[in-house]
Amino acid sequence: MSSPMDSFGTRLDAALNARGSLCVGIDPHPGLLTGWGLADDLVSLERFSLTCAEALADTVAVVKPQSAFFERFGSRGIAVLERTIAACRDAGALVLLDVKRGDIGSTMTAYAQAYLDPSSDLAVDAITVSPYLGLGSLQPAFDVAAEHGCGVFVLGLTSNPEGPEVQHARRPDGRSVAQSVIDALAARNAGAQPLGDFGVVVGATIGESVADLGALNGPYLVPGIGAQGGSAEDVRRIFGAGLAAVLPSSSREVLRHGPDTGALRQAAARSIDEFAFLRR
Ligand SMILES: O=C(O)c1cc(=O)[nH]c(=O)n1[C@@H]1O[C@H](COP(=O)(O)O)[C@@H](O)[C@H]1O
Repeated sequence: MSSPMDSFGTRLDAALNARGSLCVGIDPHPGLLTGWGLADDLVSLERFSLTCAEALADTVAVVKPQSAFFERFGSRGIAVLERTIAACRDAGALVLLDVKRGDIGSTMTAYAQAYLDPSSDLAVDAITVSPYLGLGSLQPAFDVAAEHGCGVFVLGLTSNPEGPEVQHARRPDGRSVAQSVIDALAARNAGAQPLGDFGVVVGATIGESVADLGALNGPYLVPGIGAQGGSAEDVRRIFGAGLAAVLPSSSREVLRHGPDTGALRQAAARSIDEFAFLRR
């Protein structure tokens, strides 16, 4: 068992061992609200999100609320996000907040405090960040995360078709931008046992990887499963069976089974089974 004082890498490794390799995104999409027979309003946002927390947070290793769908409703939406985070953490899931932040260092410090300092109402276990102001600009997030036993996932090879124009670009030293992100985080994770705190996002839809994924010693978050066309076979092909720190992430593919909590649980359980090969 891990303890709250452990590093994020240690806590994630323990959660993957105990619960299997799956992250479920809580994305209260207008289309999903409609599919659940709900209106596109604040009350429905809360019902949807707390139903997800109730159905999933005591069984899946990681839940990933998508901040944008809460921010859409302003401050009251953020309050729902805070309650959703609390419900998920109380039920034992690690919470990875998908906020994709990235800014100059001094501003990044404030973002890191908002999401990674335990005194914040929005405190979570990890966040997603964007490296396109330069990876070094994210240093405050790495520092605040390490101080509080949290993790940071940096965009590497994203699942959307527009990503390659930036992420495949070659630097003067010949490496792709994505490879330089992976290498910089591998250096920060070096020597960490069982796993470093700093992860990279690699979509299941990228086709052939243009980067060497082997040396990260940290977690890979792999969105794009299901609704965006990625599959367990893609994950196997991109990472090989040996990479134990791969965290497949699925939102609509699981959430479309709601609002029935039993059906949501079953959908998550099927995905966990499908990805069982990752931890063998
Ligand atoms: O960081 C992410 O989670 C992310 C990165 C990426 O490359 N692609 C991607 O789809 N995501 C997020 O993962 C979720 C995917 O949702 P589904 O396509 O419904 O599974 C959304 O919240 C996206 O914002």
